[in-house]
Amino acid sequence: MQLKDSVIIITGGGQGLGRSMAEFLAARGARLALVDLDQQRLDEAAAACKAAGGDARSYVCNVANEEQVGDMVNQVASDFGAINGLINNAGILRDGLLLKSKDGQIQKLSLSQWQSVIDVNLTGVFLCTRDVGAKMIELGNQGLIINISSISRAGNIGQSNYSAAKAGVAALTVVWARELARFGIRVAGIAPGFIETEMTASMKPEALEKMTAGIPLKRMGKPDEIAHSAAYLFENEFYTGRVLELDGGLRL
Ligand SMILES: NC(=O)C1=CN([C@@H]2O[C@H](COP(=O)(O)OP(=O)(O)OC[C@H]3O[C@@H](n4cnc5c(N)ncnc54)[C@H](O)[C@@H]3O)[C@@H](O)[C@H]2O)C=CC1
Ligand SMILES: CC(C)c1ccc(C(=O)O)c(O)c1O
Repeated sequence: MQLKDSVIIITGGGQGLGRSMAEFLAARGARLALVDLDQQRLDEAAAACKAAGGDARSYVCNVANEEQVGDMVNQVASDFGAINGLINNAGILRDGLLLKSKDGQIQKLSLSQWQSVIDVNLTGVFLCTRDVGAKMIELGNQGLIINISSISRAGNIGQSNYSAAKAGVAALTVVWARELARFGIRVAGIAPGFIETEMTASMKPEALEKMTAGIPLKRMGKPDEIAHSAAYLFENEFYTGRVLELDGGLRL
């Protein structure tokens, strides 16, 4: 699949890895539909994509809201006339131990802390894939859906909610690749390890050093390295149903 003129929806496209992937794909001539919660961030990201050489439009939409996702997909189809790809990238962290003991009292991970992450990182991926997939079939468009999982899918301490969602997303990549192949839609995953983002940039140098010491390559990944993998997945038409691990060799 060639990136030039392909219409690709990127959720969480307003900042971080989503924005990096958007700019990278825009530089290769893709037409981006950027989805996020905040209009101003989206506008800045869309302007950066245009400056990089691609077309881009922005859509305010909560991926965990069924009605908003349906409306967004209809609007993208009407604005661009086609949909060739989706990157399920929007995600949140609400870390916490399942149980902890403080001053003789047991504190439990709250249901809202659990549910908020499942809603965005798992249900959001389901809703976007279902509705984008349906629209692609309706329009007769073929293409690729990429799910952003995480190295945490293997089970990371303090991340019951996040690990469960990211493991779910990895499993769904296999399920949907098998189900959607008959429509000419491939489904792939990327499981990043620690990547240089604003969050890691704000960490204390000692904490950063400790974290990178455990990575065989002794450094974090760069957002462009994730974007490069996304471009590869679009272009390699034999890739489906697998999750690409991009973690510098780290195992949690
Ligand atoms: N940064 C890292 O080191 C790693 C990131 N990941 C995954 O990569 C993806 C992107 O992560 P980052 O760029 O670091 O995060 P980020 O927090 O910088 O960006 C996430 C974006 O998603 C948007 N978003 C959150 N909830 C949303 C919702 N309900 N509807 C629409 N948009 C929503 C946010 O507004 C934000 O713009 C996430 O799925 C994350 O789990 C995975 C492994 C490592
Ligand atoms: C624990 C993993 C590597 C991790 C770290 C940081 C973020 C983030 O800032 O969003 C993640 O999403 C992760 O999966």
